[in-house]
Amino acid sequence: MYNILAINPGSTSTKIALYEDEKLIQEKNITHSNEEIEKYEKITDQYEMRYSEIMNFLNEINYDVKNLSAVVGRGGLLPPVKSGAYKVNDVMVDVLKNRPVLEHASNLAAIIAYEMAEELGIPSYIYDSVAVDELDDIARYSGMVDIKRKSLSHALNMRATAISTAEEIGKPYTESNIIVAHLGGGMSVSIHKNGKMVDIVSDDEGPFSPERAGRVPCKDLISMCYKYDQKTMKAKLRGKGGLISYLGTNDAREVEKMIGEGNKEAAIIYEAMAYQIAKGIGELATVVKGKVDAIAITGGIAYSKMITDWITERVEFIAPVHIHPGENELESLVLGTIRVLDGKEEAREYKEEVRV
Ligand SMILES: Nc1ncnc2c1ncn2[C@@H]1O[C@H](COP(=O)(O)OP(=O)(O)OP(=O)(O)O)[C@@H](O)[C@H]1O
Ligand SMILES: CCCC(=O)O
Repeated sequence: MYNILAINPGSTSTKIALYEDEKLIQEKNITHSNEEIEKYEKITDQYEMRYSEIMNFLNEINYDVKNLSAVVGRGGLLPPVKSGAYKVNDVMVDVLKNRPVLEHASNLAAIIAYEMAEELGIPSYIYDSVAVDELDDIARYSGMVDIKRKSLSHALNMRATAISTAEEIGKPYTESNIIVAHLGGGMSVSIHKNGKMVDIVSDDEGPFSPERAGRVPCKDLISMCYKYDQKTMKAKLRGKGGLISYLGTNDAREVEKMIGEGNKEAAIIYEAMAYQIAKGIGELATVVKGKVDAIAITGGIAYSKMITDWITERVEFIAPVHIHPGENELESLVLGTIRVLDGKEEAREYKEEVRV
């Protein structure tokens, strides 16, 4: 039997779970307030706080860490990596601490997992990192020679959802074309073509989300950069964009409450979010020339019937829509780790590629 600890640090939360093989033993979602997070200048400055939260969780449940077989964390913003598992090593930790592609809470997962695992003499892994890059070469062009498109997305939940959707339609993942929309605080939409995530529409290229602006008219954005400093501009795009900027909340349930109370502005803005998500799905259908086997909608907002109905009516002409509410990121991390420990899947050795 394997005892696995899974760690998923998010911008406003640290999610932790303890599994015995596939069975969830305990889990905790610790929420960090804005005031708490704002005290830290860099993500790595949060290390002690996040580490002790995890140790407190294990103490609270009287868990003897010596029983652990492995620790797995959500992979952070490394330069492009392949899908699946990587062993955490010194090189990966050094990149995440000193030169991550972007500052992101998930960068702490591998750092914490490695520290804990090294002390215990057990392995640590990351699985389906946000930096998974399986883009087709044709998808890498932005339209400006200075800027190359990057693959940064909610890969962990999207790949797990694509694999389970393939099972639902009775086709192997490696022989299906599936579009997955992850609808959380941030959003990513991806096309999985014969088992590879060959293109994405996410973050600043995709729909607006509860707290991100998504794709915005860039000439206006350039003008704004002369009015505000970099920190303010970044926050307008990520953290204070989307539903927050229009309606002052990043909680979709709050928005639905406003709509229920007759707020017409909230209704059109909320529907506009669904409209943009549907446009992202339509855009990705062209990647496989319309030959889409299924569309899956996942993430916290997939619990919303209002949103999934609006999206479905716009995209069901493309392919049947499957709703997978919530995200099972901790479970996906654990299942991947079990496949590695069972020898069914190999964990890659992380090496830093020197880029010129
Ligand atoms: N039952 C529900 N109906 C509507 N919206 C919901 C429901 N449950 C959760 N949400 C919304 O889902 C969003 C959060 O989704 P989720 O938990 O997947 O995101 P996250 O993990 O915080 O961020 P990310 O997915 O970017 O990592 C919030 O806006 C929340 O209000
Ligand atoms: C950075 C990749 C995942 C996300 O958009 O939050």
